[in-house]
Formats: sequence, structure tokens, C-alpha cells
Amino acid sequence: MRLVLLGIGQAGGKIVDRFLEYERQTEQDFIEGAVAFNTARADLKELSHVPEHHRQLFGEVDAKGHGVGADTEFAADLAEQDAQQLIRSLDDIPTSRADAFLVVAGLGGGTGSGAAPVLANELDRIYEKPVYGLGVLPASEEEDVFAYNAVRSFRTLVNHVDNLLLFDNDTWLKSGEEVTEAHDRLNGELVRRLSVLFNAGEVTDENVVAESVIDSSEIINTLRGGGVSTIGHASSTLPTDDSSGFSLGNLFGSSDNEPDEIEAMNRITTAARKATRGRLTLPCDVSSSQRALVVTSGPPQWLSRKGIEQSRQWIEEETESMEIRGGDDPRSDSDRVSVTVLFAGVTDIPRIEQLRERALKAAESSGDSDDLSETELDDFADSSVDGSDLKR
Ligand SMILES: Nc1nc2c(ncn2[C@@H]2O[C@H](COP(=O)(O)OP(=O)(O)OP(=O)(O)O)[C@@H](O)[C@H]2O)c(=O)[nH]1
Repeated sequence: MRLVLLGIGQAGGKIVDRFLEYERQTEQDFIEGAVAFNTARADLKELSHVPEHHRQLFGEVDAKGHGVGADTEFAADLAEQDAQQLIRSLDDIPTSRADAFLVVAGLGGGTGSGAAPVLANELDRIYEKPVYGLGVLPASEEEDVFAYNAVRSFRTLVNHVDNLLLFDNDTWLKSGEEVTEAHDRLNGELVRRLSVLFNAGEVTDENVVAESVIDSSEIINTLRGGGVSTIGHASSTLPTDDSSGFSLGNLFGSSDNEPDEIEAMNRITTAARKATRGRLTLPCDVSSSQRALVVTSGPPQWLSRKGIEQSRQWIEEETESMEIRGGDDPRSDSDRVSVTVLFAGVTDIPRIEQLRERALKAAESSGDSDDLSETELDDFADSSVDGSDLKR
């Protein structure tokens, strides 16, 4: 699936930078173009892979190139003023070859949180392609204002994109680790998962059975219908011959080129269970998801049809959803088999509820809750995503 990436604010820019680095390192090819937009000049300078002419400062007159200090409304105003100029910076990217846009932002800060919905809206107005969001939720150790911004931005962004993928910093922090020190590691976890998903469908491996290979329309159809999505992923490293010639494949009575069917099947079904029950990019009750996509990656000879089918059935039971798509992502040069599951349209998200309670408590104790408008209070009161008011 071919994407144009837009990183807004510091987190957005760094994550997009990391996508480009990962694509280059792994010799993948699914990014049609990438831009970074920010109100802070210093953040743009720190990027390494986004081309310099695709790093755009905005709101310079008012923000003076120093960021917006977590003020989302200020950022949204600046983005409104400069939206056309920012979108024009995509002119030299072959957007017609892309399947979709991905707007990436940290939802706790000011620039990304405030500007991402404005830019998503502008993209939607101009292009006839899906616009997806990728939002990062703040960690518990971060200031109250981050929780407050995240809840507000979440409600706005989910209504302006065709689907909002979420990554929760808090879930991925190790105990004792500080979030700012962990950003690079977290970006690695996030980018690896999303790259497996989005790069699926871009395979040109001649050893593959064409009809079982996933294509971009299946990703688009899974994300269609809006709401929030989360991703699970698990992999197992395949046995290799050591100097004595021993390999697990031999143990199971087969050569490396033709793995034992039961072993190949078990690797896939085990990975599917771990991907579903292990840590998701955003923890949630997967039985609340409306659709799912199961991508099984690995060398073609390890992609057991039975294993893939059993996994799909198991996930169907686990999510209680009939709309489960699946397919192969054959990688001849891979040393592992992995299963990546996209759970789309999830509605039971305790983390959003926690952030909402924290933001409301902080606003009440500082007396600021009186300043919240009725609409904002409604937004806070309704943290569920039941799909009734989503963009279609
Ligand atoms: N995962 C991840 N989170 C990040 C990264 N950088 C910042 N964050 C998180 O994003 C939130 C802050 O958003 P930023 O992107 O720094 O803020 P901004 O959009 O640049 O807005 P201002 O700084 O207020 O102008 C916090 O929750 C941070 O923990 C990053 O590289 N990776």
C-alpha cells in the first residue's frame, strides 16, 4: 500500500523520519513521499531523513519558530492560516500514485494535536483518497495538560480522518524508563508494526501464489468505516543450519526448503494468538472491534495454508466479528514468520477513559473546568467511539 506521510509537530516529524529510515534499511518501498510540518524550527532541524525542502515551518509570524507550548487552539489557528501553503508543499510528490495519506502526530502536545485535524480536513477536501491518522497518546508521567490535549484532539481527529490508528506511549514504557528517553525505542516499535502492515501488498516475489497475497484494497476495506484501530504483532525466528548441519526442520523430518507442515502451521497459529493477546499499540478489548485484517509474513514455504486459515478462524471467534480479512506477505529473504493483526473500529478503550478522568480532575482542581465550554464538557463526558458520528 503506497502512502504519503505527513508528520505534524515534534512526535509526528520524528516518527515520519523513522519510517523513512526503516524503509531504507529494510529495502522496502511503500512511501511515496514524506513531509514534516512544525511551528518549532529546532524540531525540523533535528530530522535526518525527511528531505529539507519537505520540512515546513508554519505560523512563523506568531509562534516565532519556537512552537506553541502545548496550546492546541493556537496551533489549530496557525494551521488554518497556513493550510494552503502547507498542502502546496506536496505538489512535487506523485500523490496520484499513493493509495492514502497518513497524518502523524503526538496528541498530547500543541502543534501536532491542534494542527493534525485541520490538515487532515484540508487533504480530505482536495484529494479523493483516504486520509488516515496515526496518533500517539501521552504517558501517565507526563503533565496533565498532555492528557487534556490528547482527549480533545482524539475527539476531533477521529472525526476528520477515515481511520485513526493509535499508539499509547504509556503501554510501551518499561518500568523505571522516562518517556523522553524512550521516544526513539517507542518509535522503533511503532514503525516496525505499521511498516509490516503497509508494506504488505507491495510484494514482487516470483515464488508466491498470487491469489493469497494481500493487496492494498484489503487494508483500505478494513480501515473503511472509520473509528479507532490498534495493531498486534508477534513473530518467531526460523531455525537455521548451524555448523553441524542440525536444524529444527531436519528434526521434524524435512529439509529447510520444505518445512514440516505441522511445525509451519503451529508457528503461525501461535504467533496469531500472541499478536492478539499480547501488547497492542493501543490496549483495548479486541472483542469490541468491528473488522480485522490478519497479515502473515515469512518465507513462502513457511506460509502454511492451514495455519493461516486456522488463525483467521480463531481471530474471528476471539473478536466475535464476521468481517475478518487475511492474506500472505511472502518474504523469501526473511528469517522469521510473523503475524500482524489490525483490529479496526474498536470501541472499548480504557486508556482514553483514564486520560479523560485525569484531564477532568486536573481541570476541576485548578478551577479551569469552569472555562470548559459545554461542547468540550460533552466531549469529555463521551469518550466512547461508537461510530455514530464518524467521517465516512
Ligand atoms: N512515541 C513518541 N512520542 C513522542 C515523541 N516526541 C514527543 N512525543 C510525545 O508527544 C507528546 C508531545 O507532543 P510533541 O509532538 O512533542 O508536541 P508538538 O506537537 O511538537 O507541540 P508543541 O511542542 O506544544 O509545539 C508527548 O506525549 C510526548 O511524550 C516521539 O518521538 N515518539
